[in-house]
Amino acid sequence: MYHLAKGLYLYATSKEEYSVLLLGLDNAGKTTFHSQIRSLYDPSAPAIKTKTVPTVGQNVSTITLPDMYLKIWDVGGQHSLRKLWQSYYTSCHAIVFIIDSTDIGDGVLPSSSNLNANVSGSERSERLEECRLVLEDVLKHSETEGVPLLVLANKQDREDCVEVVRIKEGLVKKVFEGERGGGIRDSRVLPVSALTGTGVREAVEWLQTRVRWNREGRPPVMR
Ligand SMILES: Nc1nc2c(ncn2[C@@H]2O[C@H](COP(=O)(O)OP(=O)(O)OP(=O)(O)O)[C@@H](O)[C@H]2O)c(=O)[nH]1
Ligand SMILES: [Mg+2]
Repeated sequence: MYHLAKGLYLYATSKEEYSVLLLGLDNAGKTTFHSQIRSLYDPSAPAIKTKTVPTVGQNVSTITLPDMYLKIWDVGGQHSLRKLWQSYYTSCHAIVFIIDSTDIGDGVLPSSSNLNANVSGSERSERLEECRLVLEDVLKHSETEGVPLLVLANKQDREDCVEVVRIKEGLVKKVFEGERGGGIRDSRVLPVSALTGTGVREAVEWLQTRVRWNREGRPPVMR
């Protein structure tokens, strides 16, 4: 009887917790996005900083939503740190891939048949190419298969940004065309400014619905 009562109590008081992994090249805005989420959903969180330092290791925080906890994992995007990302893949429920929309040239990759052609960096942005390779690498890991993917075209507050439609058509769609089983992955591309907060709530809301939809594939942790 005690165990039944305890079980019922735990069931009634516990909430689902989902982990969200923030990925993207160095300087993309992951830590700023993370801080912005905290300041929007946690009244006691410190104000968002305009100056950040490159992340070495990880920043983790849990935000409390009415129906779930979202645990946000912000990891370093510098080249030498990217090999650490894979250790987070099995336990994450969603991936947010953040792109600096001001650091990808014109944002348009050549057509898929020419993706691997030997085109020099001056003809297409090296950072755009780096972004493609890194995103492809994330998607090709079997541990990320089926995990909802949100791509954020960040820094949309800046005048020199590439607009989201261009990033969607010119980069993300082309990466997906080449991805194994890309068609069955739940994904979305959204414009945001992590700095000003524009689009950040919409991003969190998308994540909330998608981790729920995928709860059979990746069950939450009960807390
Ligand atoms: N204008 C503008 N600047 C931004 C935005 N998001 C981030 N930044 C700036 O971009 C720089 C890098 O931001 P971070 O959040 O540290 O980038 P990161 O992806 O965490 O970088 P790593 O930790 O090195 O992987 C900082 O100077 C931020 O203020 C944005 O939406 N708009
Ligand atoms: Mg960082």
